[in-house]
Amino acid sequence: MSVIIAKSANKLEPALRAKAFAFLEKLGENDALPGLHIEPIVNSADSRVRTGRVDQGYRAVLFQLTTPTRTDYVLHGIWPHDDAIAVAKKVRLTLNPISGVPEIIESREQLAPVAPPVVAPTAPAPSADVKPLLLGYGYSLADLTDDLGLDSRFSERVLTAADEDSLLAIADTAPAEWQGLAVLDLAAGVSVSDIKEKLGLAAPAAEDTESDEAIVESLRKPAGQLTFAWIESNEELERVINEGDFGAWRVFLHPEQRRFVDKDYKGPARVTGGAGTGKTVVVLHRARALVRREPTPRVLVTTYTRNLADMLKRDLLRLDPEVPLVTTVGKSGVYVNGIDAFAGQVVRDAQAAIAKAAEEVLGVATLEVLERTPHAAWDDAIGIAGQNLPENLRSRAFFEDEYAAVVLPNEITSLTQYLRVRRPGRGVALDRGKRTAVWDVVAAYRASGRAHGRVDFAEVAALAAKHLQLEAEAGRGRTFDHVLIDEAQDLSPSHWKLLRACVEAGANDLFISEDAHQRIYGHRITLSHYGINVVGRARRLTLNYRTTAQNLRWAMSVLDGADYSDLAGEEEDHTGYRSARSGPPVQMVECSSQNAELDETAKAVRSWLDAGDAGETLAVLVKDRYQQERVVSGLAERGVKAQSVDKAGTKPGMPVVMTMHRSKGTEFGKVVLFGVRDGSIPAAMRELEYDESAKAEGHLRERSLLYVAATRARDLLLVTWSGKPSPLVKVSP
Ligand SMILES: Nc1ncnc2c1ncn2[C@@H]1O[C@H](COP(=O)(O)OP(=O)(O)OP(=O)(O)O)[C@@H](O)[C@H]1O
Repeated sequence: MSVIIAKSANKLEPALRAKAFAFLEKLGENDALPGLHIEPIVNSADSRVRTGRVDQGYRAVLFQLTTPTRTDYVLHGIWPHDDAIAVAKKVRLTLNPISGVPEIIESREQLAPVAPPVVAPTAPAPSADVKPLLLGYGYSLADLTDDLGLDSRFSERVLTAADEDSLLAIADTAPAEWQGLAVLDLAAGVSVSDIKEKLGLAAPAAEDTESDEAIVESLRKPAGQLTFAWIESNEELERVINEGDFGAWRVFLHPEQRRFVDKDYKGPARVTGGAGTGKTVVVLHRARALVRREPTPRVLVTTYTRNLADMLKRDLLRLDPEVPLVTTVGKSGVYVNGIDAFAGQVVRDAQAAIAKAAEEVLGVATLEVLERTPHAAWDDAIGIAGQNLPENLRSRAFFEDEYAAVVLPNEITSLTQYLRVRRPGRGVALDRGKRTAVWDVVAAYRASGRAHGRVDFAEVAALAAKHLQLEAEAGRGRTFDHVLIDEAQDLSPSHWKLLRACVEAGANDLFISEDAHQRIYGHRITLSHYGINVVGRARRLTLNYRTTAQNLRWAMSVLDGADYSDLAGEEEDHTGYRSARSGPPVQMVECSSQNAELDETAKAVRSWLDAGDAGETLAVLVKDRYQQERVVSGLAERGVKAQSVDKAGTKPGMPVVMTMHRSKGTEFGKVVLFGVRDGSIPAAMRELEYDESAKAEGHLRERSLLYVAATRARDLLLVTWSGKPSPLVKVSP
């Protein structure tokens, strides 16, 4: 006997949760157990309806599904006794005859009369010659009802919506979640056939639609699992009940997300999508699904920073506390680590064998690979050996980039090699003379590294990649069976070489999650240059689960007019993303001075705290560490105690102040973007002046940074600045 929980049932009062759990646990064992009182209702619209006794005052409303071999129950919800009886009389669990989606709907007679058209308060009244949105796109009622299977009264209302905001409000009243999502897709210009494909809609075999078997089957399909969760264990049941909507990502996946979870790919596969579309959720579900295969495989889950990796680890355990986590590279189970920490681990584990890799990558068979070179070492090397460099190349940023993008991935250890190497994608052209001058500095940098017994992070990644490649060539196998990468847009060439080397090329080898618009560290690179070919195995997620439509629109306007390309080298456009949630407009607050900006920020944060928001759900995001400290102390002076979050995680209790970089991968209820002024974002970036294309890329990263920061807000976004606003934001709509 299985219990299936409808999404509508996961919003239980905290006081009721323990009782609900006890009731459902028993029901899962045996529906005849005394005390459960599973009973049919006289004159109910659906003969499958049952009520069950949760406690003296509360009843569960369930649907009993009987197939030849078993009986299963769908929980619709729990209500006080009389309400539960009223609900039980009118609800029906049916299979939509056109879309094949299981739905719980109220029987026709009980439905409210057609509501008047909802028009957003800010929207201008539609003039007589402006057609409502979907009519304007050429859709008719029949397209919605007969082709997609949407409820007819709902469709009538949908066709009255004048603009996106009113459509969003109507979609929110959809009789079933999939219907609301389909309407949002229509409004975003997705065709009916594409919507069917995205949501996995397909008409059931005609004679079948009323049978319990057909409903059970539909509940197992991706479109069914969007709002119905098959509970596999009591632990899972407890989590679903206790976390309500917060835990929704763990059980109710969009069909577009679900298709990534269990699918077998012939080679590297990729999920792309804007901020908040659930890419990380997909990575976590897929990692869990892979590690549950027999025998337990070795799975690597990695991302750009250690902080992000810590969050992945935490959420993987939230998804499933039974997931076998390991801390040793190459052991069965899931190893979660930041990419540089992983590289460091490989290098440490290699012990004496690293000398061979070092000889090939650095030209010296050194074993001194455990200490890290400080960034300033490039400045020293330029000072010592850069006398022949043209002025524009006397730049640490140039050398860091050239070293990571050209020298290390090509395993260049001599001037002769460097004079010959191709440098595709590097903007700054170098003739023979310049290359020689550059190599003098690289050689000095390496000599200094050897003298101090240090290597830098880029070198560690290159060493680890080479070591694993040599091990594989020597027949000693690979360290992982499956590799999953989150925030992949930020990784460097050596990182990709490392990832390619740690898993055998083949089925389900690499799974890559990326959003080119969120590249805030790395450079544009093309995966195929590193032996990773994802052609035909990439798909985009488009529904934003995190942010309101208002915040999302604002965040996307930051990207307007900029060109991005993804890891497959394809142009990434930011159209077509949508949110199913509506909220207040983004607040733009111009201030006369930084003190006034601090006043406004303190005022806003205090009002949110006074309104009952938990401190840790509020964040002030700033450009740099200096400003971070300034804001923390400025808020404290104004009586608002905030926590400054850097390397360590966020603690419950106080509002958070962190840099926009650090905010990557996080989310908050309400967010202040502080100091969004001209000169700060985008920063002046003098260090990138060595080349126009480097500067353009740096500019793009600044845009992405603002986009990342803006998309951290679930419900409310407030943007402040003093002086001139950042040129990246539109101040008036
Ligand atoms: N199917 C789902 N049901 C409910 N909530 C979901 C679902 N998928 C994702 N979410 C929620 O949406 C938010 C964003 O998800 P996630 O972090 O996976 O997105 P992302 O695409 O990785 O975002 P970013 O690129 O900004 O880091 C999270 O709060 C997550 O719990």
